Amino acid sequence: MRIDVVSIFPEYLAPLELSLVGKARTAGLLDLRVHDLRAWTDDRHRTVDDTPFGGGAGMVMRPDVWGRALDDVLTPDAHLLVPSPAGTPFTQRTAEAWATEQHLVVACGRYEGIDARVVEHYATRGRVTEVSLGDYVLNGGEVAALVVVEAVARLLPGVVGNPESLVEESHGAAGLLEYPVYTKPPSWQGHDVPDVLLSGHHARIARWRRDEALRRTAARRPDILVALDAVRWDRHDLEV
Ligand SMILES: COc1cc(COC(=O)c2cn[nH]c2)cc(-c2cccnc2)c1
Repeated sequence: MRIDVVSIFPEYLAPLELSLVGKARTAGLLDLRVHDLRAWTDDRHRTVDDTPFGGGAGMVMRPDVWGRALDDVLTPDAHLLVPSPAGTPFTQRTAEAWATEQHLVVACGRYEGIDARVVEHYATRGRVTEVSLGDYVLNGGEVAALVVVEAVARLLPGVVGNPESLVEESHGAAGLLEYPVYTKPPSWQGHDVPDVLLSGHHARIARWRRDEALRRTAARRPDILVALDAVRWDRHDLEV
């Protein structure tokens, strides 16, 4: 998979060189390219923004600069992603879908955003998704790009050591939150590991873990439970 990220702060994406994503890159599983949007400016001040039509505070990123950059970076099968507070929510399901793509291009907006005609134009030529990482406003799309790249890259076959660990995690296949995890020592600061986990009784352990996942999901994310109509659970299982 190839991922291109275009930003006026390319150094923001440097952490992707490290650890997991770094490993995926050296293993040849991920071709990650970071670009400075200013490389496509046409003036000596390397201007990427201008005042908003209709007035209002702040500045808007110019369509012409983005157009030259995306014309160079996009390929016919690329999926253009624009992190934005106005985007559709990014979930584990989104990450799974995007992990099967050949080419992702992430356009990192700054200021008040990117001229709307950029999304409009490239939507006539390929897939474009304005994606939200959460209901808050960041100063730019770079932090969101880091999240999307990590969430997708870790799903690429061969990137995570033990693929099994991808199945049980939060928002995993069952869609529930992850159960609590423990390691040595068996007692710490007066807190003991639940006995069932020391029992070696795998069926009981599996049951306890599912109950804990259900309990946590009901307590913290009832919205997920409502959505998971496929989950067959009895209320008495959850003395919530
Ligand atoms: C592309 O247009 C954008 C992008 C971003 C950066 O992304 C996020 O903030 C984000 C992504 N998921 N959740 C939040 C921010 C603005 C923006 C800034 C100030 C006022 N209004 C809008 C605009």
